[in-house]
Amino acid sequence: MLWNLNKVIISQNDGLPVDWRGMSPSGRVLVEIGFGNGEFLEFLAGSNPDALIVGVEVSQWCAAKGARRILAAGYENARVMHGDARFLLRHCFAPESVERVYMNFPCPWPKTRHASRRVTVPSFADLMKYLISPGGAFELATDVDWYALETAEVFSGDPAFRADPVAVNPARPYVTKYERKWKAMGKDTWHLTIHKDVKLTEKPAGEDDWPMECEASTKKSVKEVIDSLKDCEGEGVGGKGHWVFRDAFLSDGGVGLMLVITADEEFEQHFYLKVIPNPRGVTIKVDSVGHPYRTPAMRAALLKALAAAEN
Ligand SMILES: C[S@@+](CC[C@H](N)C(=O)[O-])C[C@H]1O[C@@H](n2cnc3c(N)ncnc32)[C@H](O)[C@@H]1O
Repeated sequence: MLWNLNKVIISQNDGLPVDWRGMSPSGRVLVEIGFGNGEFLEFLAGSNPDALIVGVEVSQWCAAKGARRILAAGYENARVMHGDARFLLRHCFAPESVERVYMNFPCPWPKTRHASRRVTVPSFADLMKYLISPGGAFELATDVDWYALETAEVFSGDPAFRADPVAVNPARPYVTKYERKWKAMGKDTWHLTIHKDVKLTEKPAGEDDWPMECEASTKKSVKEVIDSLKDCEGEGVGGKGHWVFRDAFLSDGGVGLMLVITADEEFEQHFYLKVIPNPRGVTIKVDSVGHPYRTPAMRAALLKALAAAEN
């Protein structure tokens, strides 16, 4: 969900990804991941009046707080998105459209079972490669030395990136709430800038082109299709994520509705698949009311429904 402060601009896949450069006075776009109380976002908006600043925050409370802060400051060049940056940055941004991505004091997720949430995982470097324009950069500030070093190492494994040496306690144009608390305890902070100098040569493999509906030639009735799917579950495309079919309903008009729950890493979605009769069989469609993103688990659920109708 995206707010232009208190107004919803985007709430579904239609028109995605957005090219934010068209909304920026100069075409420059800056992104902050996990803006917390929004003060750095406000600083970016004030110090870059020619750029569009987009903040992505997974906590609804923080997203609302950040939006209120920007609104109170009167900045027109900032937008706030509520959701998981790992998905929103991939689905809601055009490739190579962001000049700089800032991440201040992310949780380092020290437990092994949470390792996939770290920015040190290769999929995060891939995401930055997709998002950042040639000549752009990713900036990380952290209170954990190994986190900065590990991030530098992972990005350095990809020739698209060049990492500056990790800096300890450098002078910064703005110090965030988290950083102030940390410094007040007399502790150090680590800062890393990763540059992306090259342009992507291939269109990034992604989910944008996946259709949200398909047609099956079948002699099965809608009821037979939905009955055969109830409680089925499986892996997402490429073994990524998981999906499960739950309740099924048949409307008076003969349209089947299946509740689908998907989990891509820890990103959960609930939405309906519609099974609609047509003269050749059935059309299976992702119902837009749930506004699901195209993810590997969503795609696999749709393909499973198609296969069930055809077999
Ligand atoms: C420790 S706080 C730091 C807040 C702020 N950047 C600062 O320096 O004061 C980390 C923030 O990242 C947000 N966050 C964590 N995971 C996220 C994700 N996957 N996408 C977007 N925001 C996330 C949290 O909700 C939280 O507000």
